[in-house]
Amino acid sequence: MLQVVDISKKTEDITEQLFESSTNHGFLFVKGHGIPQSHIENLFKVSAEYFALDQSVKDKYPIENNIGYTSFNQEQLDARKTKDYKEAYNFGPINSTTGEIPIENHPEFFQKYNDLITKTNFYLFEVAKQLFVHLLKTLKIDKDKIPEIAKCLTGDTHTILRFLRYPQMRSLKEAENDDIRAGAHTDYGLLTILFQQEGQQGLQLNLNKEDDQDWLPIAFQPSDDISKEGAPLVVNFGDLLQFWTNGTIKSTIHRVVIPETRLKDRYSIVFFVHPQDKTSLEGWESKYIPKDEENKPQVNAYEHLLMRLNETYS
Ligand SMILES: O=C(O)CCC(=O)C(=O)O
Ligand SMILES: [Fe+2]
Repeated sequence: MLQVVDISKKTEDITEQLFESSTNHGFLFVKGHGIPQSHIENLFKVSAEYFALDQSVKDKYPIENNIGYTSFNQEQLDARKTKDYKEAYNFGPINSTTGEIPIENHPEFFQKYNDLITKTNFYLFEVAKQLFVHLLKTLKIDKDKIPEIAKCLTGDTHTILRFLRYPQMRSLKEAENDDIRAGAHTDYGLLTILFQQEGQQGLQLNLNKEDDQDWLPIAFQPSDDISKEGAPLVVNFGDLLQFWTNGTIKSTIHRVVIPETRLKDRYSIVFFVHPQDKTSLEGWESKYIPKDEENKPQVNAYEHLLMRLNETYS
């Protein structure tokens, strides 16, 4: 079972949970995020309306520089498998202070939802920043260095908000056994925040790298008090946190599978948090972090993102 961590608490009160979840599962649930249930419902409504548009309308904004629409069987997150049976829309670039995007560069359909999209980005950036600082304190990074490191989440970043749709199969026979919604992969950035909906499971994580049959399903975690905030967010740590901590924090392999009852859609909304482009991948100093790994790529954060995107779309 994953930890449910309340980020509105003081770091001292959640240190153990954060250390456990970041170094073991690399996944956790985050509550205390303050995002109202009505906001999350509106977001899923807009996503469903968008994906219901005519294919020709969606095809007008094909993905470029990681922004725009991705169609079925275009991405391949796991090179050993088939391409992913999903469609997606990526919003960006996102202003890391206000959450704004240049809405005029996005499809006509989204123009009237600018406030909703901006607010979502703002909320999620706040969650990411709070969690990042809790994590730096948990790792006992030198107090003076924390503001300097946390600065990588300000200014221009390649953070992306993504709507995803994995359609139901029209018949139980339609999917082949090895068909996959999202192939096994790690995330490329700093951390990832995910909204999922009750009854639309399928996300699984692989705790034991030696055994690719060993998958732990991530259940839907309901809100403690729906009048206060929506369900806890699923958060996982990406490659960059694994690099900076020389493997102490795990960038865990995960995937999305087709459920046994194939006649079910899954919609998810994901926020991929990236630091400023030039951020180095060098290890931080802490008693919990071993000395630099030798086989680390000699690139900056953006070069690492480009490498991973090239693999996904090749
Ligand atoms: O849709 C999901 O639940 C997760 C998708 C995912 O892992 C990804 O797009 O990186
Ligand atoms: Fe992922």
